[in-house]
Amino acid sequence: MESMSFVLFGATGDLAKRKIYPALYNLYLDQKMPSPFSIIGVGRRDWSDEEFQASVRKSVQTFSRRAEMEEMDEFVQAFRYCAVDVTDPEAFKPLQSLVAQREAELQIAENRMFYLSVAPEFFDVISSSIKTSGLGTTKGWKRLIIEKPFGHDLKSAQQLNEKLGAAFAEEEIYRIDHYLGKPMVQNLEALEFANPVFQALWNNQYIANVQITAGETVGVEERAGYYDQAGAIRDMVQNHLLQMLMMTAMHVPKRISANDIRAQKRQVMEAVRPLQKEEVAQHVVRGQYAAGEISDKPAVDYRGEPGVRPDSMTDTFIAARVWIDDPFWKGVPFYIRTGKRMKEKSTRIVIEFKNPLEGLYHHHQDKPAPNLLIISVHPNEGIALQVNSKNPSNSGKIEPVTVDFSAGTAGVPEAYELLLFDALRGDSTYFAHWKEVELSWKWVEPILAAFRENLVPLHFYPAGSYGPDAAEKLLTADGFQWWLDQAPRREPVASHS
Ligand SMILES: NC(=O)C1=CN([C@@H]2O[C@H](COP(=O)(O)OP(=O)(O)OC[C@H]3O[C@@H](n4cnc5c(N)ncnc54)[C@H](OP(=O)(O)O)[C@@H]3O)[C@@H](O)[C@H]2O)C=CC1
Ligand SMILES: O=C1O[C@H](COP(=O)(O)O)[C@@H](O)[C@H](O)[C@H]1O
Repeated sequence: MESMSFVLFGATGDLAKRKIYPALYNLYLDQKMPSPFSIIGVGRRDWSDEEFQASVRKSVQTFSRRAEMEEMDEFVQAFRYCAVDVTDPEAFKPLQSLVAQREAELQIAENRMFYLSVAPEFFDVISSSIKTSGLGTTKGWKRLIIEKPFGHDLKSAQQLNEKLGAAFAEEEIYRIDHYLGKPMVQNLEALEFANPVFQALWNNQYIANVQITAGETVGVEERAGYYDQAGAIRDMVQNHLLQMLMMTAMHVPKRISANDIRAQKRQVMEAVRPLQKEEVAQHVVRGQYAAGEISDKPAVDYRGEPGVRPDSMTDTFIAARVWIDDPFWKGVPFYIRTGKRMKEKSTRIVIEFKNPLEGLYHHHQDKPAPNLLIISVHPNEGIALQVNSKNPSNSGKIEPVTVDFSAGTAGVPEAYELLLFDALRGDSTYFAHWKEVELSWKWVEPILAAFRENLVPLHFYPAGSYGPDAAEKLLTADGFQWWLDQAPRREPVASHS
């Protein structure tokens, strides 16, 4: 890997501590970092290099998935700190000098990675000062990694993109959607394209419906200021759920390359049927958590959370029926669902297959259950296939059994590790392309309008439940049901780890 400088804006912040430094350290242990490399942390506070290095060390000790600390002294040597108020373009001069000085000291090529782990209102001032200060004028390459949220609606996303575009080309921008860094989401591509058996079935002839769920047990926590303005629709649906939908529904690319895979994802999003705001209520369920219980402990209602408006209409739960108008998916509903304060923390994709021979067993009491392919994304990672089989110890009754391929989580890299490694080597496959982001906002816009104008009822659901009943009805109206983690199952008939 080419040598480079890594300039981290927001180096004193929460995300840097919890995710970025542990990810860099784990990459370092795996010898996946460039050599030599220089990391320059940027924040407002007046830290020395030693204070910064001590903070990096502490973050890794606290949050790294691996306990080995022998290489820590060497690792932190690469870190330097520069106090910069990013709203002051003049303040970028010392930063520019420090980056150049470290490049000269370490004989690093002028390859520069800029990571914006700061609040979104700083994205455009930073990118513009990177340009005007000369930091972005290099003899090597430059790249920009940017955190979410990418805009608050279509217009603000477009405006932001235009501003970033003045300093960075699209292929230089790496928009993080951490769901794209989850190993099982990345695995969808292999599951669909490296398995002819699934590839043959991956269409409307065999698939009855697809269900994508990202349920959380946590509430709004300390983020009411942001969340009460965003809601689940902006926080989870516009980005993570639609990204999982694109990854699940994409068609075979010509090649496995960033351009081809992203082109396929874009095609899916282009084919997603737009909603008119008047019809949103037929396809989208909006919910908010009421008081309830999570793991036998009482949980307050959303409106009672610190910082939330007492009459807030913000959605903490969304379920939606999505149609993809292309020949492969015509007639197959994709159901997406996300919520806070739900019964279980579980992100999964369930593919329910059709059963054209169901009638064969009409004389049996035990009507066969549908075949399900269950892709568990988080916290369990694995693939399970539910099939029907006669149970010899139960008078030959036909019962669903699950063939379980659980990956286990030991040793599995974290999303940030995978994404940072890809960005370091210039692979943008699992970063959101601007077109995907823009198309997602376009699909979400009428939903935002319908919520604003109160055209969609707000259903309250008890904390610790699976969401409002209306979300069940969305599927029962089509003759389906949500498949829970506790789908009917007997003991696994095969497993590997
Ligand atoms: N935390 C998380 O889990 C997640 C965060 N994100 C996104 O990541 C980004 C960062 O979030 P997070 O780390 O939580 O935020 P924090 O509030 O914890 O940190 C903000 C950082 O920005 C710096 N900063 C603020 N103002 C300025 C300024 N004027 N000039 C220079 N630096 C400044 C702060 O420096 P100082 O403290 O020295 O003033 C600090 O390093 C946000 O876009 C957020 O939406 C996305 C997903 C998850
Ligand atoms: O981006 C976000 O994601 C988290 C959920 O992420 P996960 O990896 O734990 O599934 C969510 O809690 C947060 O509100 C949202 O901003």
